[in-house]
Amino acid sequence: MAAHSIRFLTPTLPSHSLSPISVAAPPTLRYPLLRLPRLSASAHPHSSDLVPAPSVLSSDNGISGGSVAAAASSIDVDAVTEAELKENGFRSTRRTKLVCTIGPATCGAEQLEALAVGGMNVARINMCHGTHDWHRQVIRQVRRLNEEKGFAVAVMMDTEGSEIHMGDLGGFTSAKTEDGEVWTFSVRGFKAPLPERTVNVNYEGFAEDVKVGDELLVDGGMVRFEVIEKIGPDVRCKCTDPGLLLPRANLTFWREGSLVRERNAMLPTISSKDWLDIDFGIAEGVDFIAVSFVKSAEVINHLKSYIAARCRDREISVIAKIESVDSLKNLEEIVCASDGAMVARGDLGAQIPLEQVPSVQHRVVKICRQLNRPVIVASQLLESMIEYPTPTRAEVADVSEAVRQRADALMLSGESAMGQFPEKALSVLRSVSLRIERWWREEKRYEATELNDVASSFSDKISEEICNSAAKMANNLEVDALFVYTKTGHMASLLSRCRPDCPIFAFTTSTSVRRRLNLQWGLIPFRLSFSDDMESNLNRTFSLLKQRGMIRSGDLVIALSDMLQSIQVMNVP
Ligand SMILES: Nc1ncnc2c1ncn2[C@@H]1O[C@H](COP(=O)(O)OP(=O)(O)OP(=O)(O)O)[C@@H](O)[C@H]1O
Ligand SMILES: CC(=O)C(=O)O
Ligand SMILES: [K+]
Ligand SMILES: [Mg+2]
Repeated sequence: MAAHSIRFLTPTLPSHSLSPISVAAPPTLRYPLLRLPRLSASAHPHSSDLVPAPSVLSSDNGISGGSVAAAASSIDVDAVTEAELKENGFRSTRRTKLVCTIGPATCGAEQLEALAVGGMNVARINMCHGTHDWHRQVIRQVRRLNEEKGFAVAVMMDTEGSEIHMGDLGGFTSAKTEDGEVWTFSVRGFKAPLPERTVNVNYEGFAEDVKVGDELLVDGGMVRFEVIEKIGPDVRCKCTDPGLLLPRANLTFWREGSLVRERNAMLPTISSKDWLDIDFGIAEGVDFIAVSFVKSAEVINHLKSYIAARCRDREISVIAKIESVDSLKNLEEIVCASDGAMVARGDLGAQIPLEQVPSVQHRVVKICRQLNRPVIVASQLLESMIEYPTPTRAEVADVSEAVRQRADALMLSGESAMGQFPEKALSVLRSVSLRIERWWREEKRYEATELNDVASSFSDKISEEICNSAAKMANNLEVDALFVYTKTGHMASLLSRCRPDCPIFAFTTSTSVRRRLNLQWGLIPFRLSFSDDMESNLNRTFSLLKQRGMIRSGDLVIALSDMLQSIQVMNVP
């Protein structure tokens, strides 16, 4: 523990020193900092006597709540974080969250468990691929693992969106194209098997819209063709940049150096198929819905009210995917309307020149931090690991940069969905995150970012000021952890936004809030029932966490609560 000169005064926790400071009152109010006596375990062997409630391990991780009796006297935390905390202490916990796309390589129970053990915080399913049955199985497997093994993996559903894409290659998992080969892109409905060097296109107007001479980019430019001839529904194209075609890959076309966007501008962001997928996601209780090719804030608002009308007892966070020119035009508005954003660099790189992608990533990450929305950096982080067991140096540098920017989360796509080394790829994200976070913390290289005000009411403003101050105090006092008691998760996210040096234990009564907090930087979400009485909340928490070996007597903690808008500094008794 850090060298604080906190004198041992009394063996029991004086109740008056725990009384929270309520802030219903005037702006002149100050927040006296409470320094409580440090209580060593040897000096006070019966410190747990302070807490009557016994710990019962409950498995309240599913969609519905666990039994009320068990919930009242227990605390739930992700089993992986718990092990990490016990083994290495507070400082070593990973702050950057990890999202894994689940696909054929990882949809089995064993593989999902391996990812959860490896630190997956969120499992993503992409509605571009697979059937509802397939996705349902994955979601239920994740829930079952959470319940049975004590994980807290959240589920994110990613919509297909109505962009133009290829069909599914007549059952082949991929098709190789060579330089100069001529392929036919057709809107005809073929019966399998497809004719040689032919791919389907999902959009009927395709043959009319393209022109001879257009450049056709598959999967954001992984493979390129030039349109050489149009014959009715068939468009013949010559391969100019060879590579691998993957089923249902996205198609964009460029004319005289500019993206052809007229067509996409007319398509709805959320197609009728997407609405069916969204209904499916709501019914299966997903935690996040990521919306592809968002163009404006309206579509996000629309989806949010749609969800609100259908989910009364829990929330689903809506993540705006930033992957089109239109989304960049309305970036701030879109981020503001959403519960989070994703820098979807795959499609983004097909819509803007590649060399602009890094600065856009930087901008999106910064805006999200300012507006207090979690941000995910996605696509090709470890692309070579789809085929090889070690990443390239350049990939490690790319991951490091996203961690250094302090994005909330990093995402694996093909690496975990259909790559040969999903667990290895995840472990690279984990170790690079840990290393870079530690390096920057130790060298105090994080420049203090000026955070704008985000509060929309005076009460919010108080919460925000409390969090900003608490994070600063936490750094200056070198505390071991910030504790935040939050019903909605809002105050936890305000703390996360400050990116403090120590981890943030976020206690919330709801399993749904807890799972969604999993996406946010530095938060360790716990499910715990608590009251408005902070003294008893703290005593119970200390006791439960001590029993589980997750904190020790003498650890220095700053505790906040969003019910009372209070802030306290104390040593764990
Ligand atoms: N459910 C699935 N079934 C089969 N293959 C999948 C599935 N999910 C992903 N894949 C494979 O993994 C690859 C990468 O998946 P991912 O979802 O990241 O695609 P993406 O193109 O990056 O995302 P998006 O379609 O949202 O732009 C896909 O191209 C596909 O080949
Ligand atoms: C993730 C995604 O949709 C993209 O990178 O395009
Ligand atoms: K998608
Ligand atoms: Mg995309």
